[in-house]
Amino acid sequence: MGGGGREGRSYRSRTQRKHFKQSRENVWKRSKADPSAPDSTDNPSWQPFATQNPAFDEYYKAQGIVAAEEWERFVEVLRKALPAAFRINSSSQFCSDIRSQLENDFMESLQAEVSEEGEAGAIRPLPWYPDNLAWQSNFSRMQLRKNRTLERFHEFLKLENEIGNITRQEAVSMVPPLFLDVQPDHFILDMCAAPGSKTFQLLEIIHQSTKPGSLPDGMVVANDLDVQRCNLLIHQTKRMCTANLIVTNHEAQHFPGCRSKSNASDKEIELESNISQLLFDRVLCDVPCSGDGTLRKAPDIWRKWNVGLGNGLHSLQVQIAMRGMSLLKVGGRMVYSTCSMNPVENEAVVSEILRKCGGSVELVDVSSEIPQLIRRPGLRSWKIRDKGVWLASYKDVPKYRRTGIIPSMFPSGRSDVDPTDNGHKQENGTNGNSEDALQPTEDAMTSVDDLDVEVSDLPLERCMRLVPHDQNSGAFFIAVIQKVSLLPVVQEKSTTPQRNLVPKKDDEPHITLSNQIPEDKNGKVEVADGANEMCPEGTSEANLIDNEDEGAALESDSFNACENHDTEETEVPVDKETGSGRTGEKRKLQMQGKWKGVDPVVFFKDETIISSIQTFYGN
Ligand SMILES: C[S@@+](CC[C@H](N)C(=O)[O-])C[C@H]1O[C@@H](n2cnc3c(N)ncnc32)[C@H](O)[C@@H]1O
Repeated sequence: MGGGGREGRSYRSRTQRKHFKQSRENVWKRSKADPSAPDSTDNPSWQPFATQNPAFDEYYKAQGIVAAEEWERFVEVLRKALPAAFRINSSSQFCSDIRSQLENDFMESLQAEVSEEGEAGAIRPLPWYPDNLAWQSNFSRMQLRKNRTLERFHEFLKLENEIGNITRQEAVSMVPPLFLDVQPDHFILDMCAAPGSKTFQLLEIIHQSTKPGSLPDGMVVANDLDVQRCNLLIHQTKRMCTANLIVTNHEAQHFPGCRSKSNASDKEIELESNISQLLFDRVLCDVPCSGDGTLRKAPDIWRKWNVGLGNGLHSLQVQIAMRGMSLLKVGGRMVYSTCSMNPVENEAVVSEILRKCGGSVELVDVSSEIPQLIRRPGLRSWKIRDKGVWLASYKDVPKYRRTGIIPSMFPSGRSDVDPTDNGHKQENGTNGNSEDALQPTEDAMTSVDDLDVEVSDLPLERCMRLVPHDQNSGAFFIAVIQKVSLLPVVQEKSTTPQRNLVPKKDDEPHITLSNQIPEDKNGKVEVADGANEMCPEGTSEANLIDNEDEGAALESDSFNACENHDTEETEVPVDKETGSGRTGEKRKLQMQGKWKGVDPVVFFKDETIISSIQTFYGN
């Protein structure tokens, strides 16, 4: 047939391979000077991404997240485009058909068409994911989009993704839900859930063994602060056709206590007759982070990365994780995860949770779980960098920086400062706001090798860090924490907005979530300045959603309030009907902008609809 015969086919394959190889090299890094690069002529302002950042190198070399002899290999892989990965929906009725199409059709056909001699499979199942349900290709998302040889495979991915049979998701992002040990009857809180790839994974697990026509006993509450990202979350999860999901839009650190009118079960603490407080069997705490683990997917992070990103998020991460712990049932498991490699966002946060919770939580040793997954143990030692200075412990922090750099960032978590201490020697007697105060003195410019770094006495090696060159992936950090008893009780001083509270009768024992939150002696959870700067300058757009590819595409891991740069913001009066705001205040309405086509969240007003929902779910 056309072009037929063995010779014709092999010629075509060779040509395709050559074309493919060239475009493989081109898509990621094109030189402006290269006249053959299509974009350089079409768009003279086009610049290739810079894939290096001296501050990044200096910081991570000093932290020792990989051994010195591995450094070159580590950054070499970090500079390469991330191979596309996806998961088959384990609860889909077409799950086995899709898996066999991959195993029996695409594995061979793609190998023959585009792989170089001896090159590892064009697509292959991820060895650590159960039942061959997660796959990784040798192609980046860009290659999948642009390369005609891959068209049939790309169309397959797009279609199956759209109808919910597969989910396109970065491989390492699939890991945290696996360590949650979810059972179909579990109540799960996904605290920072958008755009929802892990929520979808959790829903799959609770639906997996449900018979057609029946609903699982479990439920997922998926929360996110950003309303636009909540829209994406809804768009993503509606592919699942589930009734066992509630999407909420709160600050996770202030996630309200949920009360239900039901017979209290072991999932709940009975408050009054018929009113119980819902606690969760599992909590996923995939917090906003600086996102440098997604560098391969979002190379613009190279340019934007700076040490302030991680330092500025530490406090918020602690607060979110602590709220998660307080909402977790005794005996329950919480996974804390980030797509950042930075110890201040990772080990330091986990350490602070362990310290604040005393003996009521345990860092679980999961080294024997998912043995095929290559991981590195968590660090027990790290240092903080601030304003160009390395700091080994809190006592080294100049007074003018003590609101931004806090004790919990250091391995010991101790403050150890003399209360009469007026500040560190490099303060130069100036006040912290002057420019001079920001210049480190020679004395303060201690070389990182001379630092007397603290070593944590917590078993932080039980945390895990996934690094790119171990299994050709992005980077991720994961810690599994078990709640073994109620958290230390402190004087009740609510840090949580209490809504729809049942009136407390004075003579009855009254348990609120807030009285389980360990607080400092002033009854406050510590907040470092900058923690609420949700979008520290240069925070990544790592999570730019690949709309072009997947409609309202769905794979994004790092926090990115900066995405809102692309959306229009209009000031509108508060909506009195929904009560979202106080009279006289103005509130910013995030317009759809580039999210056009993604279903907006709509508030029901029609009583008939509301009562039919109430009838379905019960009160
Ligand atoms: C790392 S992303 C979550 C990725 C998500 N778990 C997934 O797998 O698709 C972090 C999310 O946290 C949200 N976020 C940021 N600050 C938050 C807060 N204070 N409370 C709740 N969510 C927050 C961001 O909008 C972002 O969607």
